[in-house]
Amino acid sequence: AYGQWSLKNFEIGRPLGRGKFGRVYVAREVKSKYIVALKVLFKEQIDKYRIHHQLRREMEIQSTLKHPNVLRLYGWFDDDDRIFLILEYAHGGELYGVLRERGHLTERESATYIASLANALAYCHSQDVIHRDIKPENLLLDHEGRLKIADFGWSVQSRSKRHTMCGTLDYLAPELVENKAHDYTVDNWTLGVLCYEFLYGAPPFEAAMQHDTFKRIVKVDLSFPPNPPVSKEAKDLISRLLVKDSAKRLSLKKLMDHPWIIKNADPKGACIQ
Ligand SMILES: CC[C@@H](NC(=O)c1cc2[nH]nc(NC(=O)c3ccc(N4CCN(C)CC4)cc3)c2s1)c1ccccc1
Repeated sequence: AYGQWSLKNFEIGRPLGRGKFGRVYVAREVKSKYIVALKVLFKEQIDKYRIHHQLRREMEIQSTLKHPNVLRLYGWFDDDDRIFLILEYAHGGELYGVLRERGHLTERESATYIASLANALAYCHSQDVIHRDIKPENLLLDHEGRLKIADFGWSVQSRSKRHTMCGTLDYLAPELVENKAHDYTVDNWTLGVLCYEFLYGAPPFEAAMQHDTFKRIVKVDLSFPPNPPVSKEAKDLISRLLVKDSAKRLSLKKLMDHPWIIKNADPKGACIQ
């Protein structure tokens, strides 16, 4: 039947990344020659970690979301011991890699990525999807340098040493680390964390020990180092997002009208790398 995919429809290429629950390969659909990313998840891992419901929810969300800055899930199939997700291929690789390579991004690049993320999150929120686990590991670039949220909520240990498990606290809003009720404004907080990291090369509440990161987040212990020099408009935007009271965080709509975004974000969402 149409849309019934199987492994024989694909030629598998090099591995792109791997995680606790599986790995992802570049692949080509034989008939159309279309390049995709094929994510392979092992059923016995899914059983062992009891994540069937999470996987189903993520797949439902991912296949309904259609936005230029959200990586597409085209379909899926399975065999006896594996589940295969057919994903959009992002040719430019991981924003995380670019950030580590460059140390920090320019104000124009940072504003362009933050505007793209705000657009994607506003779209996700309009589809009642909140709390996308956005961190640099989950942000990819397409062939034109446009940002794509590649996000199944799995923690991945990939080739380049990433934020280890303990580092993952960095992006969580206070109400999440304090295990309080949270709503979609946790994503607004995370945008503030990412904006800071794009401009300074490290997240704002980073600390050697996880407990210290926890304390810095709940205290909103935010400071701006003298180097690299960052415009006061950028600091103003970050300060309006990293606000403890979630009701007082800058809305995504207001973010798009912030002077720093208006002045620096490339409306095409692409980026001169
Ligand atoms: C976000 C983590 C998640 N990843 C995905 O779902 C992923 C989905 C998806 N689509 N396209 C990708 N592209 C790449 O990963 C990629 C990486 C490096 C590349 N380059 C290297 C540098 N060179 C200069 C340019 C080419 C190009 C593409 C990935 S990763 C995951 C989750 C679980 C297990 C594995 C991976």
